[in-house]
Amino acid sequence: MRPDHKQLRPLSELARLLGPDAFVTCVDQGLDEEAADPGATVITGITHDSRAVRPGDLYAALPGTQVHGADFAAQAAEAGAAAILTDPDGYDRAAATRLPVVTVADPRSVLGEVSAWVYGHPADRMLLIGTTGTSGKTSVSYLLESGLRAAGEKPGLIGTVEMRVGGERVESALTTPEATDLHGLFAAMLEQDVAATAMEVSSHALALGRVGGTTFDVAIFTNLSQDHLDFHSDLREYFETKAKLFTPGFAKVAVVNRDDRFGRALVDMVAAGGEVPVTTFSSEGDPEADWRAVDVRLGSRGSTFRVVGPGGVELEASVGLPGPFNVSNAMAAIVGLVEAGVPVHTAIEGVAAAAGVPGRMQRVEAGQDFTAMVDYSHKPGAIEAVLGSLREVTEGRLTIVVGCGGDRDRSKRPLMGEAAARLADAVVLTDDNPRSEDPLVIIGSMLEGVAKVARGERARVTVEPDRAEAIALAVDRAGPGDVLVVAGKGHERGQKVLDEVLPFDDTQVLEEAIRHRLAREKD
Ligand SMILES: CC(=O)N[C@H]1[C@@H](OP(=O)(O)OP(=O)(O)OC[C@H]2O[C@@H](n3ccc(=O)[nH]c3=O)[C@H](O)[C@@H]2O)O[C@H](CO)[C@@H](O)[C@@H]1O[C@H](C)C(=O)N[C@@H](C)C(=O)N[C@H](CCC(=O)O)C(=O)O
Ligand SMILES: Nc1ncnc2c1ncn2[C@@H]1O[C@H](COP(=O)(O)OP(=O)(O)OP(=O)(O)O)[C@@H](O)[C@H]1O
Ligand SMILES: N[C@H](CCC[C@H](N)C(=O)O)C(=O)O
Ligand SMILES: [Mg+2]
Repeated sequence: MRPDHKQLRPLSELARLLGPDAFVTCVDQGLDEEAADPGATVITGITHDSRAVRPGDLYAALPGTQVHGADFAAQAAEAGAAAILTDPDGYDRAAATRLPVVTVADPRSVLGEVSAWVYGHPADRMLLIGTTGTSGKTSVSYLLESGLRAAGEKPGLIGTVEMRVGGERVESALTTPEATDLHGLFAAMLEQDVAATAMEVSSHALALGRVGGTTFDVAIFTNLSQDHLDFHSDLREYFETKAKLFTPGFAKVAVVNRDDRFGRALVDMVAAGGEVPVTTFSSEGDPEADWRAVDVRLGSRGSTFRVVGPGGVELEASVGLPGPFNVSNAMAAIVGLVEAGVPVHTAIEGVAAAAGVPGRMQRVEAGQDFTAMVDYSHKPGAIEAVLGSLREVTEGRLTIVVGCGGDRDRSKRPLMGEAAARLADAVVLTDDNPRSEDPLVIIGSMLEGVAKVARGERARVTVEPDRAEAIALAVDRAGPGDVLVVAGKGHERGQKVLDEVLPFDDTQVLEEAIRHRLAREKD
């Protein structure tokens, strides 16, 4: 999504912005970088993807893990790019287009600043609340969006499921868009009077410069547990990457979960920096937290609790998403809103009014006598949280259908298998986006974790690689009072196998399986 109104940015201004480390060259002028006059070139937009170039764009030709964006410089020029930003490695291919070329050592590291410049620094004119953490980013962002609405704002939302600008909705390709898209989106939001946005900030975004040039009025930390160790070297490095969001350039105020051990470490880190004020919350009774959820009453569809905060605040609150972890998510949102200037009673009202989050603890009801739901738990911590909370409300048996994604963190697979076998009564291991990998190898690695659970304490484990069959099997075995959770894909609409995305929607498949069973039983 881009703004309708185009701003005209002379390339010479960019050269000044980037300073002496950037070389601006223009082959057509037959000049070296000292004498080149990029002033005549005007930029009206920016993209990092040659397939998305519009006339007047600055094409950021980035080095990637698969290819170099400079391989597509000719295609970008043909589509009307006005200039190219690249690194020394991409220079030759970029210069061959005869467009002006801006060369910097690491274009990703300046992409945020450059994109903000192209679109007139739209983020500076918005109220921005960013959420990071291993689990809960999407949920907290929906709760924040509802809170901003209650505060009278026309809110924006950017995250894993979708991007929402006023009434418009676009499905997301990434949790946090690349900087070029992000600043275009902010500018489009402002055009539609959306001036307060709740946004997810992934660790990939922080590592790859996607949020460069963006300062968050409030930055929220939910929790940290194992995920993405295909990308980060270890848990420490993963944590340090997330912690970047809480440094002065990125955050004005920090809101941190004190119940999480990495949250407590973050509080110390931010306090030691001395520049970003920290406010903490707890939903597990930590007396040192600034804000606490007390007297938590869990229900199968949501929870009620009392919010105790600074200045004698003590108010009743609720969240319409089940599980203790959603009380924590609700506290993150309430405190985040308060730090953004929303009165506490309005924040509480807004969070309570939030409808469900797509694919997160989403119930499927087709007239069956057991509880069926779809959830996006695809990491050990989330599986533990979800099965732990569902156990509390399960009268019969608790079943999970789960798999692990291909081409993603391999070391989390045994941990997910182990958590499922330890905490559920029945487990059906199946496929979840095998991508380029052999699905049976992925399941094999989950089974290694299953084997770690002592026989007497282990769930009944069945392997059914075909996800639709696995769901049908679990549905057929479910009895009255049982709870069945289909985990890992949540809102996703496809199963990625090699380079293909086959249509697949857990909610739909689950509902059909239930209807089939009920129809069979009727006959
Ligand atoms: C590890 C990672 O994040 N990689 C991202 C990175 O890819 P890459 O460096 O491999 O890029 P590449 O494919 O080699 O291409 C190099 C450059 O050429 C460009 N190109 C490529 C082909 C072409 O025809 N034209 C063209 O211009 C590309 O746009 C890119 O700028 O830059 C690409 C361009 O933006 C991203 O699409 C890609 O995300 C991949 C697809 C991805 O799956 N990322 C996931 C892991 C991710 O980012 N997840 C996080 C967290 C999720 C969560 O837990 O919530 C997220 O924020 O979504
Ligand atoms: N605070 C929490 N603590 C532990 N688990 C949680 C928490 N919140 C949500 N979950 C679990 O994690 C899953 C993903 O939640 P959500 O989408 O809100 O997180 P996310 O951080 O955006 O995840 P992703 O990075 O995959 O987009 C949920 O479906 C639920 O199972
Ligand atoms: N944003 C996450 C989503 C994972 C969802 C799960 N279904 C999988 O494919 O592993 C990722 O790209 O790692
Ligand atoms: Mg998310």
